[in-house]
Amino acid sequence: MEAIQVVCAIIISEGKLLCAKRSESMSLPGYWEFPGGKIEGKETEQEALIREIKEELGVNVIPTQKLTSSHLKSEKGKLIELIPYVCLWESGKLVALEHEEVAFYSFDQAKKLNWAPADIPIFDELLTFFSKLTPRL
Ligand SMILES: Nc1nc2c([nH]c(=O)n2[C@H]2C[C@H](O)[C@@H](COP(=O)(O)OP(=O)(O)OP(=O)(O)O)O2)c(=O)[nH]1
Repeated sequence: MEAIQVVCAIIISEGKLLCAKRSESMSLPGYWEFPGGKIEGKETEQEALIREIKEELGVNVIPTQKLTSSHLKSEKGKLIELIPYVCLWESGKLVALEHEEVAFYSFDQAKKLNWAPADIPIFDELLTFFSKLTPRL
């Protein structure tokens, strides 16, 4: 079975990570995730991510480094590949247009959130990478 491809954005500002809580009208309500969505038609991964982040957060981003994809089975039993990209913030003001809540959290705060299962390996990879970048004084 071919997996449905979902792209998601890792956005970091001043050492804090952008976290989004899925709303009651979405699948997986109440779980925290990296914002994004399904690739449509002939879009590239980057084009889909730019479109989704504009739709969901009102922000223009530039996808840069791709991280390791995570795989899951959706509630309807479909296979999903969740593809993360570290993104730069190009322009726009953050508004939660679809999520219940969108906020920047420190990695310590973000660790305590109830992440969607597929996001946990992505969060862990990010944490390992980020801790190497942060000097321990
Ligand atoms: N966007 C996103 N989806 C995730 C994450 N983690 C996770 O399990 N998912 C799942 C939830 C959904 O089953 C699927 C993505 O659906 P979505 O509802 O965000 O995508 P979309 O906006 O294109 O959806 P739609 O228009 O078809 O309803 O992937 C994540 O971090 N970001």
